[in-house]
Amino acid sequence: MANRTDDAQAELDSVEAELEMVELQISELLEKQTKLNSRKNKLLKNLEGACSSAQPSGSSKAPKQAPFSKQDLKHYEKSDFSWSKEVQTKLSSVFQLSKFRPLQQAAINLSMSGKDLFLVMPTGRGKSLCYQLPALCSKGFTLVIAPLVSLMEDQLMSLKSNNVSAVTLNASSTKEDSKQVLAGMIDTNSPFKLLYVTPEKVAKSKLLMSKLEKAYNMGLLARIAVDEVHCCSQWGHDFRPDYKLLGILKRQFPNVPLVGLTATATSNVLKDCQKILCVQEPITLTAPFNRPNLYYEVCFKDNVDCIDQIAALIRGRYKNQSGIVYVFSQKDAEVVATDLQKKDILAQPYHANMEPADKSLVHQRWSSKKIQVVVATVAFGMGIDKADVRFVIHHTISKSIENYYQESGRAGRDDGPADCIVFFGFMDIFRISTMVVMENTGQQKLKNMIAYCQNLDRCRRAMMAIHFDEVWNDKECNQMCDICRHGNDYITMDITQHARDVVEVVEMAGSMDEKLTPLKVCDAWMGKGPAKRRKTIKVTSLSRLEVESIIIHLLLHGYFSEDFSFTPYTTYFYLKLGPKASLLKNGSHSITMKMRRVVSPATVKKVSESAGGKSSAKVEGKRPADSDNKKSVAKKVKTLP
Ligand SMILES: Nc1ncnc2c1ncn2[C@H]1C[C@H](O)[C@@H](COP(=O)(O)OP(=O)(O)OP(=O)(O)O)O1
Ligand SMILES: [Mg+2]
Ligand SMILES: [Zn+2]
Repeated sequence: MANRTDDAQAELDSVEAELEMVELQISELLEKQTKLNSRKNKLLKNLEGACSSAQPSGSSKAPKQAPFSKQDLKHYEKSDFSWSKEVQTKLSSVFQLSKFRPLQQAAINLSMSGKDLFLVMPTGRGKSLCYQLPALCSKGFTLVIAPLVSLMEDQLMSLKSNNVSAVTLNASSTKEDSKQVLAGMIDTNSPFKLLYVTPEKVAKSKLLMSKLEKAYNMGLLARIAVDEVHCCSQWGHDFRPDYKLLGILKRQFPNVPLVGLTATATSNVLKDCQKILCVQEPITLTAPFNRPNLYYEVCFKDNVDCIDQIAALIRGRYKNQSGIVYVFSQKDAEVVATDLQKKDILAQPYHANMEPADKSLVHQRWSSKKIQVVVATVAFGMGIDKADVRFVIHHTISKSIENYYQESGRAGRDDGPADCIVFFGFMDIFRISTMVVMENTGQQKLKNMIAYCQNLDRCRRAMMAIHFDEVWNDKECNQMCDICRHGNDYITMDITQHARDVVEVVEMAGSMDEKLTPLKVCDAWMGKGPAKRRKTIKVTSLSRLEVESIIIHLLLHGYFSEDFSFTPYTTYFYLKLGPKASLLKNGSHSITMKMRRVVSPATVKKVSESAGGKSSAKVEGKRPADSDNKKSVAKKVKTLP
């Protein structure tokens, strides 16, 4: 009797375990179905509106607003408005430009007609002109809200070089400067045409609001431009709480046309911005996201010789060319800049914790080519506009694809070829993960960025297109990403048993009440942990790189998940079993992943020295090319087991 009960109990346990697994699989499939359905709907809607390269509002991307047809767009692309002659003259005489880029003319005409407008245009395509030119053709001044002081300075510098009178009010303005600016706002002779302020200034300075009120009543507040408008929404990246308070502008000055500008906003983010800014029925103009002259590449980061690789690129492929190296932290900015200086590279750091005067100096020295490289944190990001930036190297991955698109978008703004290279390092993932731990969708956004880097078979542009809800034909990449250029240099590997083994490592630690950081998991699995663990662990013979790739894959796909632990000084990242880990107990469950073929860094081919050119970025095995490397030998590819 007892035996029969035991048998029944055992069978019940096994059935329950199996049921649990089935439920997990169902929820996994349902999740996949929801994602696919949403993607399908987006693609269908995009296909409807994809007839023209520009997508006027009224397409699926626009927030609710007055219908704006292609006919309307055509109308606003004309040059027979009462202001057209002046606009055309100033385009060439002030900005020294011969013709408009796509959507600029329509945006300017819409803004001059007094319409509220959201302009979504790729990085570096000339959004600024769409409010700067109307500012010069209107009475009074245009108020520009910009999120970063560096961005304002960049714009002021370039406006000054064109003899356009523009001023700023920000935390580092002197009392005397502020007084002059505030007086100028209500001067009918309008001593300046553009006034740049931070959102904090609008939110906090009663003096500024009262002067704006006066200027409005005098008919001198011509237009409001909200640059990097996605900062309004906490669903966008780089959310800035003070942007949320900017609704006051449209409430107080309802008759002043507002233009919101961004390179990276999904339809939902735009809807949110519309609500926050209290704009009733904006027209949205959206240009395709693609920057055809940028070459995208991802390299494995080897912490030991990453600096050597970056230095070799800068001294070789990018000799005498301007660029940016993005780093994770202020400390990294200092350290990497010093390391590059030691290798005879004219590099200087830029980060938020520097004195404003020092920041300006670095910016100016870089703009005037006195230094070659700025080693920067994200403080040197949005909007920075130097025409001939030939490379943007990420020493550490960005925290999201939006951020990466923005930061890499500093390159090639003159339409010339430029390279955007990310060094993808295992440990960096967890540094960023703990940094974004408080952000709403921080982990998911980071995972999208990791997936972009881990990807081995899809055009990098396609991955961005999917992210920005655009329909994309991979052929349009024109071999301007490492995947399209070098083909499929990977093998597909069944990693089910490896996954079981490494999951067991984490499970075993858990049973000993021990938490493991990803680094410790790698070490333990490779037999480098404490002796008591080594005895029980099935030590792997995979290489470090393979071990790391598998752990990342398992984290991205829910077999592992993050387990944060907070101390007053720091946040720790531990690995714990994810919702899918139990699937591995099922004998029929299998996992495959694409794995790079490994090439030793010493075997990279010699590369030519021009950025972006077809021959320039030949990097075998996705390793960064070292054009200083005199020992270049024939490629030796080792295929993984
Ligand atoms: N019609 C044009 N013809 C040639 N160059 C142009 C034209 N309009 C703008 N530019 C140049 C000027 C700038 O150096 C460069 C980038 O313009 P900018 O307004 O700073 O880009 P953006 O604001 O769209 O990019 P971001 O999103 O990175 O801020 O393009
Ligand atoms: Mg800009
Ligand atoms: Zn591609």
